[in-house]
Formats: sequence, structure tokens, C-alpha cells
Amino acid sequence: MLEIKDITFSYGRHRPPVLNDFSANIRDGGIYGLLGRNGAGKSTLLYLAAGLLTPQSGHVYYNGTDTRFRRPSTLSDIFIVPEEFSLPNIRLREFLRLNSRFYPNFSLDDMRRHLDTFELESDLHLGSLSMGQKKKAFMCFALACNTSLLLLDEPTNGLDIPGKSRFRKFIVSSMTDDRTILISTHQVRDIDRILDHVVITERSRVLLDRSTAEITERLRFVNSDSPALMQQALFAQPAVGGSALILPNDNPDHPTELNLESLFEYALNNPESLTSRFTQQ
Ligand SMILES: Nc1ncnc2c1ncn2[C@@H]1O[C@H](COP(=O)(O)OP(=O)(O)OP(=O)(O)O)[C@@H](O)[C@H]1O
Repeated sequence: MLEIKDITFSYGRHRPPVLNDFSANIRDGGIYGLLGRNGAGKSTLLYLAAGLLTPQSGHVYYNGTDTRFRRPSTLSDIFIVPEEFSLPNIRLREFLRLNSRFYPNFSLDDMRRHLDTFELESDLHLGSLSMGQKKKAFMCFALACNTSLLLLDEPTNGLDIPGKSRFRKFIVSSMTDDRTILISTHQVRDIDRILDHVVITERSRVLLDRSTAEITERLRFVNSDSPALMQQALFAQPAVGGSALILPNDNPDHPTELNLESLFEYALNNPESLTSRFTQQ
């Protein structure tokens, strides 16, 4: 569905490229987590995917169409919620009247349902909202547009604690088989339980691009202070009550819960070891 092909992008002729000959594919359906260090180019990648930026070389194809053409059929099927944005100083009702027309699958019922999830009123004034409330309201609109591809950049930044857990419910309850949600974030604990797929990037390389089912089939995530387990561990990092360990999974029928933070550290610190885990039969 989203094919990122050999793209090179820099923010200016004399600036080093943020992405250099970068390729990745996002297939139809599922919740994708996009992880990478600060400055790895995740936000840039989302803007390129949405056609808001154009690569100097290479292509981003959405359902076979290059997003640089910004065709109405492409734009009406992709929604991006940037990390920072501003909303006009108008009532939500007016905002919906002006903007929903660009999204043929927009549903007012879904909008009301999402507002309800975040305990937001339907006749709110966008100009009088706090940063977190604005984020919630805009994400409600983003989801209610029912685009096949939804790009969320740091969606839980600025949300209060109940808002974060409602965010998970809000995303999961809106999933359909043909909908793809790509979430770029550092707040891994806010999303680790809802991901279907994990993509980890580093310096224009994709270090990992696997479903969570495949990851937990191959790797076991445990917290332990057992020296025997420490010895077998592929990766260990200090954690409350011992160490967070990643071990080979000898019993794929009994997967453990994914520890996204450990997986990310493992990918950055020992990418070859991680890759070899997924190339072994
Ligand atoms: N508008 C801009 N003009 C110039 N350089 C930019 C601009 N936006 C981003 N950059 C640079 O591009 C690089 C990648 O930025 P980007 O925001 O895509 O990374 P990121 O992976 O999303 O980072 P973070 O995790 O910190 O949000 C950084 O070095 C950043 O300084």
C-alpha cells in the first residue's frame, strides 16, 4: 500500500540528507509502530508519506500513485496528525463543516463516539482548548475521517494519564481490516500493547520490520535477576527487580509480552544479532 522506494531527502541543498536511499513498505491493515532515535527522520518520513514533502530522489507510492502529485484520491485517503499543529479559532461544528468535505468516508457518528471516548463535548470551541485537548479533538477528527492510512506523530505527547489509556481504546476500537495506522513515538509504553507491527530505523537503515507475532515467536521478554538466564540473554538492561532480558524463544507456542523498550535498545546496540534472529530458520 505505502511503498517508500530509495528516497533521499534533505531540508536544503547544503544540508546533509536526513534520509539517504531509504526504502520501506507499509502493507495494508494493522497498527504500525515507527521507532528511531531523535533526529532519525521519522517525522520527515511521515511528511514524505503524506506528500507534504517531496524527496530529492526516489519515490513514495500510495496504492501505486506517487504522493508527490498530491492527487485528490490520495489526499482524501491519508490523514496525518503532526506532533505540533494549530487549529483555527472557531467552533468544532464549523471546523467539521469546512474540513469533513475533503474526506468522503467522514462519519459524524464516529466523530461523536471518539469525542465521547475522550470526554470532550461536541460543541466545543477550538480556540479555547488546552494543548492536550486540542490534540484529542484533532485526533478524533483524524479517526472520524476514516482514511485507509492514518499517520500519527507522537500522538500521546501532551495527553494526561487517563487520556493515554483512552487513546489505546480509541485506536483499537477504530481498527478495521483494511485500515493502517502508523504511529511514530518515543512513548513506547503508551502503545506497546496495541501494535501489530514494529519498524525500527537508524541512519536510513531499517533495523527491524516485523509483526509483533513474529517478534514474540522468536524472542522471549522476561524480567529476572537469575544469573543462568542472564548468561543466555541476547540483551539485558537494568530494570526494576532485576534486569529486562531478551532471550531466544524456545517455545513459540507460549509467547511473552513484547517489551518494546528493550527491543529498541537491542536493535540499536546489536543490530546484527537481532537480524540474525530473524534470518535463522
Ligand atoms: N523544517 C526543518 N528544517 C531543517 N531541518 C529540519 C527540519 N525538520 C527537521 N529537520 C532536521 O531533520 C532531521 C530529522 O528530523 P525529524 O524531525 O524528521 O526526526 P525525528 O526522528 O522525527 O526526531 P524526533 O524523534 O526528535 O522527533 C533532524 O536533524 C532535524 O534537525
